[in-house]
This record gives sequence, C-alpha cells and structure tokens, in this order.
Amino acid sequence: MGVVALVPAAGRGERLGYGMPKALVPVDGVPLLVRAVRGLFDSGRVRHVVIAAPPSDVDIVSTVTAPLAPADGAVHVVAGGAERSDSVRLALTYALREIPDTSIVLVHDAARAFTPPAVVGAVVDAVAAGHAAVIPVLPVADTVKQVDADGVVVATPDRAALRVVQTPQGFDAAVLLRAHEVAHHAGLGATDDAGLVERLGVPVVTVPGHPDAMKITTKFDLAVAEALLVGTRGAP
Ligand SMILES: Nc1ccn([C@@H]2O[C@H](COP(=O)(O)OP(=O)(O)OP(=O)(O)O)[C@@H](O)[C@H]2O)c(=O)n1
Ligand SMILES: C[C@](O)(CO)[C@H](O)COP(=O)(O)O
Repeated sequence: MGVVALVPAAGRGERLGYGMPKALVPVDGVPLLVRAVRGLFDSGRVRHVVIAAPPSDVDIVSTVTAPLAPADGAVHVVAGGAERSDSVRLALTYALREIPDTSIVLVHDAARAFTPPAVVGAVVDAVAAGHAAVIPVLPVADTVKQVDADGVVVATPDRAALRVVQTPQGFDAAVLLRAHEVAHHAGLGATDDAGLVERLGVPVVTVPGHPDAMKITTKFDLAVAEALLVGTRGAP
C-alpha cells in the first residue's frame, strides 16, 4: 500500500498579504510548508510527498524540504499551476508516473500547516479500509444562512447536517485521477478535491477533523496559529 501525499503550495497568499507565497511564510521561523510536510511524515503513514510549488520557487522549496523525508522516502517538487486544481492535477500526474505503487493519495493544503499527524493517520486508515474518498470534517458552530444575490435570506439549513471540510483528503489514486481528468476536460475548476469525486457519484465518507487543522488564509488566522504555538510550548 503506497501512500503518497500531494501538497498544493503554489498559491500567492493574496488574502494573507505577506508579500511572499503563503507556503513560505514563517511561523516562529519555520515556513508553513515545512510544518505541513513534517506533519505528514510524522504520521508514520506517508513515505513520499509531492509538493506543487510556486513556479519561481521550485529550487528553494526543494532545498528546504528535502531533509524532511525519512530514509525510505523522498520529497518531490513540481511547478504548480494557475489554480489549486491545476496544482493538484500536476502533482498527481507526477506521482502516478514517477513513484511506484502509488495506490492511496492524500491531498493536503500547505496552508493547513498545523494539522495533527493523528488526523493524517485516520484518513489513511479509512481509505485503506476500502473507502475511495475520505475527508476530515468538523461540526458547524454557527447558524448558517443561505442568501440570494441581494443578500436576502432564502433558507436556514439544519446545521446538524452540515460539516466544515479540512485536509488531508484521502483517495484511491485511480478515483482521484478520474475525477480530475473529468473535471479538466469539462473545464471545471474546484478548490475541493472531494467535490470533484462527488461528481463521479463516488461516496465520500468523513472522519473527525481537528481545530488545529484550520486553513491559514488571513492575518487573523496567522495570529491564531502563532498563539497556538505559544500555547503548545508555554508562554515565556
Ligand atoms: N494555484 C494554486 C492556488 C492555491 N494552491 C494551494 O492551495 C492551498 C489552498 O489555497 P489557499 O489557502 O486559498 O491559498 P492561496 O491561493 O495562496 O490564497 P489566496 O487566494 O489568498 O491567494 C494552499 O496551500 C495554496 O498554496 C496551489 O497549490 N496552487
Ligand atoms: C480543500 C479545502 O481546504 C477544504 O476546505 C478548501 O476547499 C480549499 O479552498 P480554497 O478556496 O483554496 O481556500
């Protein structure tokens, strides 16, 4: 059972506004991407990681992440694409071509840098148990409204049936490839890989996520991540 993690990390981080690709933004001196890749390897379930890097940063990303791999694995770096789905497709194509026995594929945002390794393990276990698509989720804490184009409320969904979606998302490799191929040929982009698999009619199952797997999108999120780190090691 070959588990390969794809890490889309080629985003510009415009909402964060740090002046560099978000994956390279340091938290306590360690880039988000390094933290995300370390978490994947720390799960003990991943041997190979394929990073889709900002095209101009492939060399620096390779240098910084190569030492993170275990002795029996490796970090591979490819140039990412214009949209997240392009980056995932490029990394997936590379993995299936270059890494033997790739049967289970995880897709994990570099921006979810603090995901506990136990969440990675739970996703891998569920795919290995026979589920073709697995996503970590959290319950919704707030009331959610559906609104029309004018912002007028049209419905109040039952939040007991709603979940917030995280990564890593885990897939049977052949199913994920088919989902991306179909979407690409149809000209469909999507930021959520499980959404592409849903379009194939393949069931997507859930496992518990974790609050620490939050996606760092804004300055507020970065401040929360920094506070989390201080909480982990104790305030000075
Ligand atoms: N063309 C892209 C766009 C996004 N991503 C990656 O997809 C993940 C989720 O994207 P998001 O958090 O929205 O990151 P950005 O696209 O960088 O954010 P922004 O929209 O603020 O620029 C990130 O790890 C990001 O690097 C990617 O690999 N390739
Ligand atoms: C995959 C994802 O992280 C699940 O929550 C999310 O869909 C990424 O979306 P974004 O628009 O690229 O932030």
